[in-house]
Amino acid sequence: MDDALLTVRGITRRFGDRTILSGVDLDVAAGEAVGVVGPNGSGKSTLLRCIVGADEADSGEATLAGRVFDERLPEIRRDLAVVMDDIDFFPDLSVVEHLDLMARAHGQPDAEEIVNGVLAEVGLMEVSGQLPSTLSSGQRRRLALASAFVRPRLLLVLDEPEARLDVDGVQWLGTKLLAEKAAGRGVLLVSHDPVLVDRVCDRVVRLGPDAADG
Ligand SMILES: Nc1ncnc2c1ncn2[C@@H]1O[C@H](COP(=O)(O)OP(=O)(O)OP(=O)(O)O)[C@@H](O)[C@H]1O
Repeated sequence: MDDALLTVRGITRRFGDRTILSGVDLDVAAGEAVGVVGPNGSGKSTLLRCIVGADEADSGEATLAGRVFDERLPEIRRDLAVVMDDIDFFPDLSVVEHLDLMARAHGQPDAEEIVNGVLAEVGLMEVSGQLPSTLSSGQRRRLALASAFVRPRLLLVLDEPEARLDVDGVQWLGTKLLAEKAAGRGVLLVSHDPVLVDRVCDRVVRLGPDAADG
């Protein structure tokens, strides 16, 4: 694909004698969303971790705009926003301070305006002065998502972003991901929510026993 933003070729990952991923290929173009679906334990999170460089594949490669993909590299981090389950927050920074830090550290112009906009959108304005430990689990999920949406990005990689969101939150997330596509960004979405996947994704990669591209 000429305009592929993310290119994944032949990712294989074994744990001991178990092969979790066997030669997975996928592409995400600018303005496109690709879903990754499959049952629990089928390797979806492992695939995302191998792609972003948080785990090391036994073989295969991922590139972002032609550069080998590894979120430890500054030139990759500049273009990549990742939302996974294991996000930690600084215990002594409030919601708004987190978002402000994230936006400024990633060189976002107009950080204050963007942070205020995302805070309102994501429904965290009322708790913007609170510490992460005082948030509900759904609010912490919203903060993790907001952290991705305040920073510059070419590609969003999301692992079950709908987890712990209420119905309105999932609706908002879908609208936001459609807007990402409209802005020319790529989205790689692992999800167990078929309605969200159907609404947002142009293509779906299936992992697990019934694996086949859909
Ligand atoms: N570090 C590890 N060491 C050993 N096995 C692992 C490791 N990480 C993942 N696995 C195994 O790899 C398989 C795939 O796990 P993974 O978390 O990628 O699944 P998943 O498709 O994301 O599942 P879920 O839908 O439950 O989130 C599981 O059987 C898991 O036990």
